[in-house]
Amino acid sequence: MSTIKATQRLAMLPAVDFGQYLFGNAARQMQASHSLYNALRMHGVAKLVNYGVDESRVHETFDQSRAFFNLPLGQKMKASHPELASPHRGYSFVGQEKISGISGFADGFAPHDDLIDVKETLDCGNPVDREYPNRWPDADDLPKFQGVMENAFHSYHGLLLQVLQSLATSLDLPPEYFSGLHSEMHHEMRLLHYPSGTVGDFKNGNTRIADHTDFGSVTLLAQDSIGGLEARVRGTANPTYAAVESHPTELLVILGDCFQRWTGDKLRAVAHRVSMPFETDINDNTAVLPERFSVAFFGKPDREVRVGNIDAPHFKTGTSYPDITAGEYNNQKLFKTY
Ligand SMILES: O=C(O)CCC(=O)C(=O)O
Ligand SMILES: [Fe+2]
Repeated sequence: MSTIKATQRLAMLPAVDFGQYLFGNAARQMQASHSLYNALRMHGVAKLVNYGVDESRVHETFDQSRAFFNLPLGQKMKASHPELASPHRGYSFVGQEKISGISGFADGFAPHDDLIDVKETLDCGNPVDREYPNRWPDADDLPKFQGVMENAFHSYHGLLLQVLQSLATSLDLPPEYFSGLHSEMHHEMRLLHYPSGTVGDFKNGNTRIADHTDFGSVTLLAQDSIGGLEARVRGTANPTYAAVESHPTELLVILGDCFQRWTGDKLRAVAHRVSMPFETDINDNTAVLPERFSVAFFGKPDREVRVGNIDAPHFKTGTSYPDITAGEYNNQKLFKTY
């Protein structure tokens, strides 16, 4: 199988100044909402700047992530992922999760579940979830880690609610319509590390993360400056990918399956994957891919929330989605990956 990489950069992805929504007057809020909605409707992904989370907090999260993944495997395994995948908690080693199991899930394509994602991850959930407690590295190894991640979780939750309110307004729904469905904080925050490798390592068809759509409502994603994130371009017959570039202090908003289901395809989930940085020379098998880090906050509706089409005429003109619960939908997909 040949090496895969994006053939273009995602054009027209302007940065949305979300400070205008968070702190501006009604007119500015409307303008920011409009820009966010348009980008998401067009691409399924948008880019935010000034989104109200301190840059120092973002850097701290990346620093702690780097420190964690730099630990010897034995120390990382002290936080090892439990056998059950739902919900995700703790450390998963390279090859443990296979997103290839759900590639093409919605299109009915046969999954390539012989392929692995060349990544390792650490997942955490709501810091006060007693049913599924988080798994942290030893405080002797990384004393600040838990505090930094819990803070980040709360910051991203607060921002998620604002993004959801902005989208509800754009869809002519009451502002709290979506945020009210996320009160139990069933989100998952994931630190990702893609180890360094060469172009040759990917010639068997493995990727850093295989093509997929996210299962939840909205994912907030920060990536370092290495590159490699790619989104499926809309409206092309053969799957075509475009590089999605951002700085660590910019935040990507990625639409997940629940929005597509709720809105009957008005706002569609975007298929994406992580391959090689755009500039990589794929003909040179010895070319080195630097290691890459990212932080994903997967916004998830409360487990009992229904994720069929919203009961209003303008959400029923597209595909009709069965009215199952968010928890059931999540598990259907998740169990194919672990
Ligand atoms: O690492 C990234 O930039 C994307 C990760 C991703 O798509 C995911 O974990 O669902
Ligand atoms: Fe994703």
